[in-house]
Amino acid sequence: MADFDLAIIGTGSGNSVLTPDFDGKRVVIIEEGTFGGTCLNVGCIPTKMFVYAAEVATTITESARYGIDSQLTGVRWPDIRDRIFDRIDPISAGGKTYRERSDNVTLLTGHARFIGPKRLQVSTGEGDVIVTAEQIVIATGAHPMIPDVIAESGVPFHTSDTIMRLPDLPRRLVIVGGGYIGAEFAHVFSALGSEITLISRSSALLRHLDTEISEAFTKIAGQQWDVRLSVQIEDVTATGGQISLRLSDGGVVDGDVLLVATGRVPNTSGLDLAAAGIDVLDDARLRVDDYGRTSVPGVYGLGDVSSEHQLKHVANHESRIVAHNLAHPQDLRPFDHRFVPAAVFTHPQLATVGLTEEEVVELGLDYVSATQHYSGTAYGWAMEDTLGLCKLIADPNTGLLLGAHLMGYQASNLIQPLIQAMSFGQRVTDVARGQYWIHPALMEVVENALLKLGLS
Ligand SMILES: Cc1cc2nc3c(=O)[nH]c(=O)nc-3n(C[C@H](O)[C@H](O)[C@H](O)COP(=O)(O)OP(=O)(O)OC[C@H]3O[C@@H](n4cnc5c(N)ncnc54)[C@H](O)[C@@H]3O)c2cc1C
Ligand SMILES: NC(=O)c1ccc[n+]([C@@H]2O[C@H](COP(=O)([O-])OP(=O)(O)OC[C@H]3O[C@@H](n4cnc5c(N)ncnc54)[C@H](O)[C@@H]3O)[C@@H](O)[C@H]2O)c1
Repeated sequence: MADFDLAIIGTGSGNSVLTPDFDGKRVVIIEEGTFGGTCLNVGCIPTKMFVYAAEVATTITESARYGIDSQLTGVRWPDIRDRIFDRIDPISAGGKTYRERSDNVTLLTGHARFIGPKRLQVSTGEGDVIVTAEQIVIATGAHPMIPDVIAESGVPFHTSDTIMRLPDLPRRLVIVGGGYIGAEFAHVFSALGSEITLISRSSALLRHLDTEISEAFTKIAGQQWDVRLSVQIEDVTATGGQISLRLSDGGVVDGDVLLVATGRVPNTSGLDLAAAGIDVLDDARLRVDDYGRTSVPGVYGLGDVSSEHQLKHVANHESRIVAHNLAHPQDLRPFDHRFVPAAVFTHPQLATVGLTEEEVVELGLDYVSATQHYSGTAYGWAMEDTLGLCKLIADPNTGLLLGAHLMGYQASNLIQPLIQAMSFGQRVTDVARGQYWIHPALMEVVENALLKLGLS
């Protein structure tokens, strides 16, 4: 008999697998890092707490346009940082204590790797522990990818894992990477007073977004930060506390602190998955089917280690599905990845769901599209908004939305009724005219964009 009914590797979304279905089961959870994983400790939650502080600072610096003169007279970085981590660190510690005290759960601290299909070796501080389990969940997440030119330079650098705990606000921050993390930290640090240089090898920032949005955002970013596009890093050096990056276009960028945000690699390589016969995809993701099953029966995967979406709401969804499937192997449920939304909490905010216009064209679909600017609504006038927009793409034959793409204040909230419409198959006209829209709320941007599609 195996030592445990269930072994879970990783305490991020893996920790949420333990629904009441497992109350009577013998469970082991293995964690090599901080209890609670990325989102809680070094990801979504602390970053968005910093973003909120950045929004407050931006409100102050931009107040003059409303006839209110104000000045940002000081930013107490240590207080901002400590407000955040004094709140988060105890949540991680509390979650760990709760698991340690559970009657049916054993928590092992250390690195897990497979030594057989249902057999793990865990390297703990007190030596190796062998664990066998009937079912195993791999929820090991992902880690920052560091380009060789930086890794091999010997120059000190930060990733999102460490940058939020800096002792002081840097005067000049150089960010490598024009994706989610680069765009969010550029906003945070610049709003708080750092000079930002953002380096991207692409010709636009946040390239995965609809081109209209990506191009508009790239233009705005260039007005806020020193943005270097379409460049490779040739060389990185550090002298006397100053970091210099030589770029492929001949430019040189200097800064006090370097942040690397060039994507995250699934944590599969340290698991010795071959020893268990578990398949890995070419992009290093764990291969799972629609039910979260790996190539070995009884072994499941979820979240960043296996998902094509490195997003917490996706990891949470997958964790709920895997929890069900572990407990009900005769009644398997599939993941639902039809309409996965995402938001980038930069300035201005970005939010997206469904197909981009480029994807619709590539698929050869019939479509109509409409763009409503915030400035064309009453609330937009109140805000003196010049940047915000909501772009919708719909199928004129079915009347259904194909994609929604927003940029501007509260885009991450405004998009929700559109996600709902897509998820429940609601037609554009029904959503636009089958309900009241509160006047003059900012949500009228969405109502007007739906109407502008001109569908009946
Ligand atoms: C800076 C940042 C901001 C983000 N912001 C957002 C956001 O606003 N919204 C959003 O939706 N998503 C956001 N994300 C993404 C989100 O954090 C991840 O998608 C999510 O946390 C993944 O959860 P997970 O459970 O798959 O992995 P994780 O939470 O990373 O958990 C994996 C755990 O496994 C442990 N582990 C790994 N290998 C082993 C091993 N061999 N043995 C033992 N333990 C192991 C790790 O220590 C870790 O604790 C952000 C990510 C980052 C980095
Ligand atoms: N708000 C959110 O939901 C949120 C926030 C942060 C992170 N995340 C998740 O975390 C993931 C990782 O974020 P990220 O910003 O690190 O990755 P990303 O994939 O969003 O962006 C990576 C960027 O680095 C660039 N890049 C890659 N390799 C490079 C190299 N060798 N040299 C120079 N540039 C290079 C890419 O062109 C891209 O601009 C995201 O994809 C997202 O899924 C989500």
